[in-house]
Amino acid sequence: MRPELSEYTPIYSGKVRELYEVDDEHLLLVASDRISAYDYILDTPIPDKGRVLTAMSVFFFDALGVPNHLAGPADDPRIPEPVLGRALITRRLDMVPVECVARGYLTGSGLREYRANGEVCGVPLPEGLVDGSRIDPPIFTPATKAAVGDHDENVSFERVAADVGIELATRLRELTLGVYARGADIARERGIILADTKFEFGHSSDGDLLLADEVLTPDSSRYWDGRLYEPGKALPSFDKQIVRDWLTKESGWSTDAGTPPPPLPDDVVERTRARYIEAYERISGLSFADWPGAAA
Ligand SMILES: N#Cc1c(N)ncnc1-c1cnn(CCN2CCOCC2)c1
Repeated sequence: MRPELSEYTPIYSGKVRELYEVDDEHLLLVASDRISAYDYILDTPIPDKGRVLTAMSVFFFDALGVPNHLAGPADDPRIPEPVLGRALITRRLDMVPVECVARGYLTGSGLREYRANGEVCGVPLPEGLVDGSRIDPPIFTPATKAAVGDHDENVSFERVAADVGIELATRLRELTLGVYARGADIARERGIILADTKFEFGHSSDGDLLLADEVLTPDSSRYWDGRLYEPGKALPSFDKQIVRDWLTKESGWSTDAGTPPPPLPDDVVERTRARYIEAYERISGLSFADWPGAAA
């Protein structure tokens, strides 16, 4: 008999995920079906998004072979039925207050910084780069965690070293770039580009530094279709472009409307659900039909 979710104490609620306390040493990390676009949480959920992204995290935690916070399998008996398949039991860590970002391609906030001063997080880049240019070798571009709803602030490695010490900052950079490289290789072998990603780390009660949060999901990363990649072209997000295009080209809404986006039509929801499942099955080589939990 699985416990009720109400037996666990909620300790954090983000835009699309929640965290509950299971006991002194363990947490329940729950991924919702909510989707964000243009800094809004949309009214319309994407069925099974939470289960797919949880499956991707578990695949990568297993594939990467990096010590991490997972403390049980996807069907752990401590996981309540309503969130089975989109929740994981994790070890409770002392989190390092740094968003550890790796970039292998220049876009988003990194591109804006580069265009302003030729560098990203204090890392100088060659002249002449454009949206989507490869950054080789990939760079560590950390950020400070923002309050819910705010944007993270890109900071330099030196600032991280000042905040957490040079030894831990160096270790965070090393782990971030190493895990990104491995994840990018796995994705590239399946025709998918991992442009950038964000990791979080924490210390266990034994003092070990562990990879935490979600890893290499479409919510923590930018994934592009390798077949469409061309530097200098605005690169469609593998998972969110269907939603973005409908919102800005068909719904009548616009990003400067000052109003929340409208609900999504069924076909946009279903095509987006299919894209998440396609990303998981292509990258993992596994069938989503085999993943625990009830299809939404
Ligand atoms: N993972 C993890 C974790 C852990 N294993 N131990 C202690 N605290 C955390 C934790 C607390 N907050 N965050 C920020 C990211 N959140 C993740 C959940 O969803 C909301 C955002 C991570």
